[in-house]
Amino acid sequence: MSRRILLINGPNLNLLGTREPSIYGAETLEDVVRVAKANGEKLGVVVEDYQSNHEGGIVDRIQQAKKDGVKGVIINPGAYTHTSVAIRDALLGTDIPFIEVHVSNVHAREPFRHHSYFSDKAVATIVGLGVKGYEYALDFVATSPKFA
Ligand SMILES: O=C1C[C@@](O)(C(=O)O)C[C@@H](O)[C@@H]1O
Repeated sequence: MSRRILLINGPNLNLLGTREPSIYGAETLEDVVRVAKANGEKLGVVVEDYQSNHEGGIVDRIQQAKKDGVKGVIINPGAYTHTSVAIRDALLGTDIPFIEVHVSNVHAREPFRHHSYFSDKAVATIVGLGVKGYEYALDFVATSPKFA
């Protein structure tokens, strides 16, 4: 059976493409998801996607992923990166390994973006590579035994 992978994007990432393009680029979230699903097919995995502007929705979706047998999560928690114990606890509580992705280089930005509630528990973090970061993450999650 194909490995199931869940791509999660947090608040305001639905605005990719129009939101501060000098920081986040011109690609839309629809572009990101389309590429992820197409690459998933090539890699022989099933990519599911979820975007929400609501913390509880993301917690619920992670809990559902556990029930569904999802093997890995690629998550850009958006601003919840810097605030959310609840989403961190959902990932730890379900024990689904995950990669944290940020489109921008958060470490080169405001100090409040330097701390993440996820990085110390992530298998890896990818920052500052634009939306390509999602592709690199998928490539790894689809092929690494850490996510089998
Ligand atoms: O919403 C976002 C996007 C972001 O996660 C990124 O992808 O670079 C960085 C966060 O600090 C910010 O709140």
